[in-house]
Amino acid sequence: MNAMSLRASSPAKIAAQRFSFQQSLNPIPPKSAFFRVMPQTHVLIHSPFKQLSLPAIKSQQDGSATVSETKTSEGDALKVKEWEVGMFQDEVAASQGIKIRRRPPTGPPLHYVGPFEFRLQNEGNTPRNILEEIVWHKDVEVSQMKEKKPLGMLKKLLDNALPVRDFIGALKEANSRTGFPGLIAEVKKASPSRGVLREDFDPVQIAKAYEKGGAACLSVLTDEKYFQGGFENLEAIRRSGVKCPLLCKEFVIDAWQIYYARVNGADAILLIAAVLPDLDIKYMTKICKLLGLTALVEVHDEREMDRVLEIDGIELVGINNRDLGTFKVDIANTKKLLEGERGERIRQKGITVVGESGLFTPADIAYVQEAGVKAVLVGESIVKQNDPSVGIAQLFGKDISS
Ligand SMILES: O=P(O)(O)OC[C@@H](O)[C@@H](O)c1c[nH]c2ccccc12
Repeated sequence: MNAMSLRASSPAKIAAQRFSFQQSLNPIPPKSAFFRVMPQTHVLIHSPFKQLSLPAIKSQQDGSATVSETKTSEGDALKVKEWEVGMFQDEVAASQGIKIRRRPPTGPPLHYVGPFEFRLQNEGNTPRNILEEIVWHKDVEVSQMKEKKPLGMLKKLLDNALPVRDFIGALKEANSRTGFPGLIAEVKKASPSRGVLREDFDPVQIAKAYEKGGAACLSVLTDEKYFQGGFENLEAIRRSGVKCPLLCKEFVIDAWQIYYARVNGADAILLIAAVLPDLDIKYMTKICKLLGLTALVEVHDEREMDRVLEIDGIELVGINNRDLGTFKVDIANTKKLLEGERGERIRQKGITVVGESGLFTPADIAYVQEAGVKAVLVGESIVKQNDPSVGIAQLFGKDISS
């Protein structure tokens, strides 16, 4: 065949990879379902290829792609479409009240213009808040990681991945054993709002102390740039023999990251409703199910909670007391989102709710428990203690280890 391999970062290759990726996943509902659920997103997934003769793009078994030499103008068409689609994605998100834009608003997507820093100097391309900055950076980071480890490669690694453990089961078990909300203890070195929390940071040692102190599950931050975490921490903790199921704490914007979390030892993964439109949440929770992972869907306000309640199959919802845009923390947020009819719906649906962030004292734990949570996610107050297992006992006002 008269075909050539495209340069690693060329737009046609990225689009072709997306195409082969979409094609390779089973849980996508049929076209008609996309139209019913959200017509715009059908376009988002399929339109870049409509004006092209599809056989021109051939995905290879290893996840790479080749494009026929005669189709060079199609490369340009794809470039333009990618840009349009990027814009469109933000419009869909905005209609759902999502303020976070997936990419800088002007010009073609980052893939074609070089490093993030370069774009930041352009007027109009400044992120509006820290969450948006993280997401824009993540977009670049993920596309680079995907080039190094294409989905096809990750899929092969799935065969030898360690078994998934039951995340929600562990939380429920701890809840009935201790009478307190099940603890997800976070292995967190630093955050953009608090800076470095612990200088002598040994993730495996901290994980073991958490387990000893009675944590039901652990959360491991994998973002490097903003939280000084890493996938190597997740992997090391998983391989250390710690039995608590592990949550991969990431800013997921691409389903590839879910596969990557799974092959690095995660049992659960965070999906942030402030970043992901409804269809992304639906699609990603399906991929989680396919891989056996638990999705922890995080919300911060009523609108996000209501969106999530419309999506079937969500079993674990986290209420973040911290606004990821402004860093403001208020534990009354958990109570507010669990009140009245909304709380009733959550109970009827059998959703397990996690109270997240800003929990420091036994009174804080009692407050969110009273509000209806069956689990809590805690980082700062316990990771800062010399012995994090003692930190857990102080947090609950009681030794919960046995
Ligand atoms: O350290 P805290 O205040 O106990 O918070 C832990 C956890 O809730 C927080 O790290 C968190 C909640 N949602 C997130 C999303 C991304 C990064 C971090 C988070």
